[in-house]
Amino acid sequence: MVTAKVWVLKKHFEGFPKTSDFDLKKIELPELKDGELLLESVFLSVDPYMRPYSQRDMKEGDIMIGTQVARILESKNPAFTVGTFVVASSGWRTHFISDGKDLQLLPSSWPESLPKSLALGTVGMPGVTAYFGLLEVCKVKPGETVLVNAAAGAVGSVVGQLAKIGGCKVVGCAGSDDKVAYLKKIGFDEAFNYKTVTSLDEALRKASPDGYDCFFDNVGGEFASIAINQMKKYGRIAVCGAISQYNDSVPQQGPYLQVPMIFKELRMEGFIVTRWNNRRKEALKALLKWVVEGKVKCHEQVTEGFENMPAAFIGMLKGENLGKAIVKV
Ligand SMILES: NC(=O)C1=CN([C@@H]2O[C@H](COP(=O)(O)OP(=O)(O)OC[C@H]3O[C@@H](n4cnc5c(N)ncnc54)[C@H](OP(=O)(O)O)[C@@H]3O)[C@@H](O)[C@H]2O)C=CC1
Ligand SMILES: CCCCC/C=C\CC(=O)/C=C/C=C/C=C/[C@@H](O)CCCC(=O)O
Repeated sequence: MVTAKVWVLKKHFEGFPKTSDFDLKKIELPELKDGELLLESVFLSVDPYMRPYSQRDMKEGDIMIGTQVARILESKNPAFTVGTFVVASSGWRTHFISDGKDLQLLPSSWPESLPKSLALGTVGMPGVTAYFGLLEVCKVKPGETVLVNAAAGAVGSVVGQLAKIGGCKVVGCAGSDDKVAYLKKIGFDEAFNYKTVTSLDEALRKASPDGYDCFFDNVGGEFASIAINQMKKYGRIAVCGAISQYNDSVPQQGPYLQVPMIFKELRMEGFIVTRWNNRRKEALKALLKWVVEGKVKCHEQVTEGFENMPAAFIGMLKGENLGKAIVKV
């Protein structure tokens, strides 16, 4: 019998999650039935969506939702061999049983030398989010100017690099000077620390005096309200996330956006990456190629130890991560 360790949501979050909102439990896993697989998590992802989704989709006592790169330890399923690595959405667990239907094999062209943890970041859901958000929502064109916030994160850093590959000028903002230096290192044309500039409005105007064609919004809130006033005519806004609001006990009531939307004839569209699940392989193939070619740089914020998952999650929400936040079991 294998004992799995799991993190459960002990208490729904009030404001920022606290480590006391989680409980570490042990579960004895049953013997495999025909067609089943036993897997161990090798890397686990901590993502912002877990904050609002836990409120919407989870009950207290549920195992935290989430995804992992896992290794097959035992197989009674002829389609999967022991030792194979897969991406699963089994939540915050060290071990779990699957019938294989919910598992995604890594692309066959995955180089042995490439960290498999990237399947949770640049060559995984965040990277796919950047890919389709930019191509299908922003519909970015060469020569345009793209603005992205949370730019040093899992999604934002890919957005900026894909926009550069697409021949755009890219402006990014992040919450530390180290992150700003990283953005310039990976090719952003302009980058600033939104926490230290005296005026967001001035910083945005200085970075692109003519304004922005596309705004890839990961943050929402006040930043978005200011940025919208610097959009060019016919600009497009991809509403990817609103992390500035996820931890609000009382929802912020922002200013009204209708006047700039009308006068600038803007298009603003919210999206969830699962919209393009049928084209996921297309995005992963392109992202993997760009990473292997060195055109897309990756950075991971690795927290060691399953017991540190809550701390890694809270740290990411507080901006302590540069690049994709993951936990190495
Ligand atoms: N629509 C979709 O399908 C998807 C949406 N998303 C969304 O994209 C966004 C980025 O996700 P992801 O790349 O995984 O996360 P990141 O790796 O970017 O980590 C979150 C980052 O958000 C920034 N942040 C946190 N709080 C605030 C705040 N109050 N104001 C401004 N910035 C803040 C921090 O960076 P900093 O130092 O810059 O403050 C932090 O590092 C999130 O909003 C997420 O919900 C992600 C995946 C799919
Ligand atoms: C304050 C309201 C916030 C609404 C927007 C919330 C989140 C946006 C976002 O981050 C969406 C992310 C979607 C991620 C989808 C991931 C799937 O590929 C896997 C999901 C895993 C699971 O469901 O367990």
